[in-house]
Amino acid sequence: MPPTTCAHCSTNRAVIKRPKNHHKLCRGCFLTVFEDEVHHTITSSKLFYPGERIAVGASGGKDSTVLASVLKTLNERHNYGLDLILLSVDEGIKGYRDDSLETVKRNSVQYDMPLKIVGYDELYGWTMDQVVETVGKKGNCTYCGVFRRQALDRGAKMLEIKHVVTGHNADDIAETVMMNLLRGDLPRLSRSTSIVTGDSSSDVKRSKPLKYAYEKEIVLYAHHKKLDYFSTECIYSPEAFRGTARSLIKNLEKIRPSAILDIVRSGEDMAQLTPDKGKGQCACDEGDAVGGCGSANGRTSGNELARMEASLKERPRHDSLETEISSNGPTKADDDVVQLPVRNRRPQEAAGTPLQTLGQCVKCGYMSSQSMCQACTLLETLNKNRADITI
Ligand SMILES: Nc1ncnc2c1ncn2[C@@H]1O[C@H](COP(=O)(O)OP(=O)(O)OP(=O)(O)O)[C@@H](O)[C@H]1O
Repeated sequence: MPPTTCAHCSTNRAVIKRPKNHHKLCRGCFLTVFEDEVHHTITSSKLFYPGERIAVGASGGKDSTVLASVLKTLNERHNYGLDLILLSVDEGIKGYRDDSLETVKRNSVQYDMPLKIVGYDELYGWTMDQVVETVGKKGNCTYCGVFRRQALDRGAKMLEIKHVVTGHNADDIAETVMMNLLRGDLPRLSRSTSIVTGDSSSDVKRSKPLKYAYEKEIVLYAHHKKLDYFSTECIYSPEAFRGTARSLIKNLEKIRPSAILDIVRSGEDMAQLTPDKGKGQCACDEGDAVGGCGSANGRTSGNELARMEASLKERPRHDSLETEISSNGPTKADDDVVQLPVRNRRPQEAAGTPLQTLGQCVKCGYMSSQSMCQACTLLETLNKNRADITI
């Protein structure tokens, strides 16, 4: 059979079948199309302004590595005028984060971007290794997720930066939508679909430029661009519920490849049905599950992605028509939106009052809807446990 030519340039040999829509593309066209789509997300959401200083939440993993690389490319290509800085949080997990931070340090040199690292140790007096030693593996993701959100915020403030971008991708968002749908938590579901999070009481906003990028395409991009990234999963326990949502979506994706984008779009449409239209006053909630890192080892459910990465490494570059997935394009709900019954409405919400009023944590001064922020509440429990153990 003659080699397939690229559907885009009709010249080069196609080496990639896009997971999103089955288009067969050559390496160069795939990289350009991927970058163009991120550029479209950025410009259509008016994510940045010229001269803006941006902290890229950099974990050394594929998503944030691709994010940093694509932002660098687009910044130069389209003259965004951004000042890009890598911001890493060292959770204090030996054999995992220390290794991935080495990758970020290399990325900092490769992309010529300054790097700032903030540690749980210095911020909270606890490393995640110590947290797990104290509370065990079960539920440790809650501590980590709460601490990380705040750590990124604090790191940005140290750098006097008001905008942090993270590598959350379409799969992450679809999982979060699904989890909140299964929980019946419409307000959180709607917040999870926003490309920008944060609120008026914090001067650090968050955004997700890879919101519409499929995880598999991110892996393909990293592979074909030969990016240096760290691919080991966190050594601590996965968020079981996210893993379940992930498996569900992966199974749906097999029979309906557009499922990931469909779920994201449906989440966006549902957000319009909530009183705050997805712009709730809750910066403590990235739309991820309460706590948790947003990725979990759901990734290993079925080990699909790990297999894909392994096979990409093994196979020669020209032989990577890997993923049998097609897309019918996202479906759009009717414009005539009907008010859906919202389950489990909270009393304040039913009374039409705002869900949360943000103030400052009495202990650390970080924004909080309670008198004490989530991180300090968790730290109180940890410190009490430490005292009990010492006694
Ligand atoms: N330790 C960290 N330091 C800085 N940013 C982080 C850190 N951990 C996560 N992030 C940010 O949050 C995003 C989502 O994190 P998550 O834990 O879901 O990892 P992930 O989906 O495996 O992403 P990645 O492949 O970038 O590690 C990351 O892409 C990154 O931007």
